[in-house]
Amino acid sequence: MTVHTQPVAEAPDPRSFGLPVVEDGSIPAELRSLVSRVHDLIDVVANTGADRETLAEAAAVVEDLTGRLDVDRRQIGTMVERTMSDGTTEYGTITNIVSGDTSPVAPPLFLERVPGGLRGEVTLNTIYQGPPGLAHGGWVAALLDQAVGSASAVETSPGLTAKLEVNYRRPTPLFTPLEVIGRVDRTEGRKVFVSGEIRAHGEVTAEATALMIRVQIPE
Ligand SMILES: CCCCCCCCCC(=O)SCCNC(=O)CCNC(=O)[C@H](O)C(C)(C)COP(=O)(O)OP(=O)(O)OC[C@H]1O[C@@H](n2cnc3c(N)ncnc32)[C@H](O)[C@@H]1OP(=O)(O)O
Repeated sequence: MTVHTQPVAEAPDPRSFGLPVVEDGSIPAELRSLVSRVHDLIDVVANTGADRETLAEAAAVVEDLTGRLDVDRRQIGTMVERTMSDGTTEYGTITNIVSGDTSPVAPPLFLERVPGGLRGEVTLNTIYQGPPGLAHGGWVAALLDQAVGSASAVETSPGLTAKLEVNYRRPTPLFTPLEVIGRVDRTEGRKVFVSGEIRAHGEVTAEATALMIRVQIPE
């Protein structure tokens, strides 16, 4: 059961922390397409059996592209503003490794508000492999950290993870749709007690409890 001991706060605007903010709708479709293609490229490169000539050619092409794209870099800490399907405004770092719009490494996990918390679906490829065919435990923790952190940010106000405990119940498989859930259980001043879980085929593979400490909003 979700218990709110404090009223839900209006999300603070990251601009008040001096951070640049980009609206998600203003991210060019071409950049989203590039991010998605590089995501697939990472998985392919990690598994390729191409011949040496093809590998050398690909390395040169990628080196050239890296040089062409390394212009006008975003400021570290750039945030993206998105509106969830229920109208809630959410902020996250644009390169967040779990859910960042412009991170080719992100699975990506996009969370939506559901009764009792946040929910998202994600399918992991070999980028996230730990044991054979299974998700790396650190990535399982990262998904859960994101889900409970976002739940805390949306249901109360943004904070940092002070403590995260993960219980790995079953192996979390690759190439399988995963349901990721985060919720706020209770708040005590700046302390937000949260929990979440990951399910594959409806069965819990990992669950977490965490303590988030809400950041102080500048006057
Ligand atoms: C924008 C939306 C983004 C949402 C998604 C984000 C998901 C990803 C989240 C992360 O990955 S965050 C990155 C990983 N976490 C960190 O790097 C945090 C590192 N730690 C810190 O910066 C500080 O320790 C922390 C901000 C968590 C707390 O420092 P403070 O100086 O603000 O807290 P303070 O010492 O005043 O303590 C406040 C209360 O919290 C309690 N507390 C603090 N740290 C604790 C801890 N580790 N364990 C238990 N209790 C703790 C502390 O006892 C106290 O309780 P009381 O009010 O009852 O006295």
